[in-house]
Amino acid sequence: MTSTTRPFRSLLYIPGSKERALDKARALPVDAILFDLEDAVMPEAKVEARATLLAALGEGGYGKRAKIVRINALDTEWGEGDVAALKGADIDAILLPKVNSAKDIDRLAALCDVPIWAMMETPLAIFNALEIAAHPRIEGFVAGTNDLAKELNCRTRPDRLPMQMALQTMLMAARAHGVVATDGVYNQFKDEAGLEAECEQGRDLGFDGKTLIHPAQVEIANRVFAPSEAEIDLARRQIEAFEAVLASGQGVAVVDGKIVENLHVETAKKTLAQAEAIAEAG
Ligand SMILES: CC(C)(COP(=O)(O)OP(=O)(O)OC[C@H]1O[C@@H](n2cnc3c(N)ncnc32)[C@H](O)[C@@H]1OP(=O)(O)O)[C@@H](O)C(=O)NCCC(=O)NCCSC(=O)C[C@H](O)C(=O)O
Ligand SMILES: [Mg+2]
Repeated sequence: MTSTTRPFRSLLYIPGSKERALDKARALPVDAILFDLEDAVMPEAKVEARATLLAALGEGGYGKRAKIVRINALDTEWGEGDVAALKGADIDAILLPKVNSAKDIDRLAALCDVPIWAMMETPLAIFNALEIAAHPRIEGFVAGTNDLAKELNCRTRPDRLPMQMALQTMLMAARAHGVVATDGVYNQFKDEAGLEAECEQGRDLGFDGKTLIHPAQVEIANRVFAPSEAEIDLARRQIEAFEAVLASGQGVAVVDGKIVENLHVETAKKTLAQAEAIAEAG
C-alpha cells in the first residue's frame, strides 16, 4: 500500500460506537476510514463499540476506501480483545496507538496477520521512528499530534513549530522504508481556512495525506493532497522535454526556466502515477 498505487489524501476517523457515522462513511469521498476503538470511544462503551463496528464491517458497503481499524493499546484491558475480535474481518490494516518501539509492533504482529499502521505520538516513537518504519509488517504512519502536544507540553501554534522535529523525523523514517506517512488531525473542525493552511503545510513537508475528524474536512484534504492541474501539466511537459533532449544525446532539459534532469523526471512520473491512482480510486 504506497501512496502512488493507492491514494491516502484523506483518512477519516469514525468512532466505532457511532452507528450513524459508520453508515454515513459509506457515501463519503474519503480515501481511507480509520474506524476508531481508542480515544473516540468512552471506556464503558468499548466492548459494545467492538460489536457495532464488526456489524458495520460485516454489512460492508465501504467500496474502495481503505478500511483501517485503530484498536486500543495492547497494554490496556481491551487491546488484545480488539485484535481477537477482528480476526477474519474485512479490513486492510490495524492501526496501533501509543507505539514506542518496534517491540510493540512485534507484539501485535504475533497476534494478527494483517498489515500494521503505527500512531506516531510519543517521544519514544519519534526517536525510534527508523526501527518502527523498518519493521516488515509496517505499512503506514499516522501522526498523533494531540498526544504529542500533551507529551511535549508544547503550545498549539498555527505554524506548528514545536511539532516540526517530530513530523519531519517520522517522515524521514517513513520515506527511508517506503511507508505511507499521514499528518495529524486539525481539531477546529469548523475552521476551513485553518484546515487548508495546515493541509498545505503537511503537503509541503511531504505527507501523503491528512487524518480528519469530520466529514466537512474531506474535500479540502482531497484537493490539497492531489496533484493540481498545473503540477500534472508541468510533469507531462518535463517528461516530454527530457525525452526530446535524450534523443538528441543530452542529459539536461530546461522547462519554464528550470533544469530537468533524470531525478526530476522520476518525480514527474510519480506525480502522474498519483493522479492516475486518484482517478482509479474514483
Ligand atoms: C467532532 C464531532 C464530535 C462532531 O460531531 P457532531 O456535532 O455530531 O457533528 P455534526 O452535527 O456536524 O455532524 C454532521 C453529520 O456528520 C456525521 N459525522 C460527524 N462526524 C463524523 C465522522 N467522524 N465520520 C462520519 N460521519 C460523521 C454526523 O453523524 C452527522 O450525520 P447526520 O446526522 O447524518 O447528518 C464528530 O465529528 C466526531 O466524533 N468526530 C470524530 C472524533 C474522533 O474520532 N476522535 C478521535 C480521533 S482524533 C485522535 O484521536 C487524535 C490522535 O490520536 C492524536 O493523538 O492526535
Ligand atoms: Mg492519540
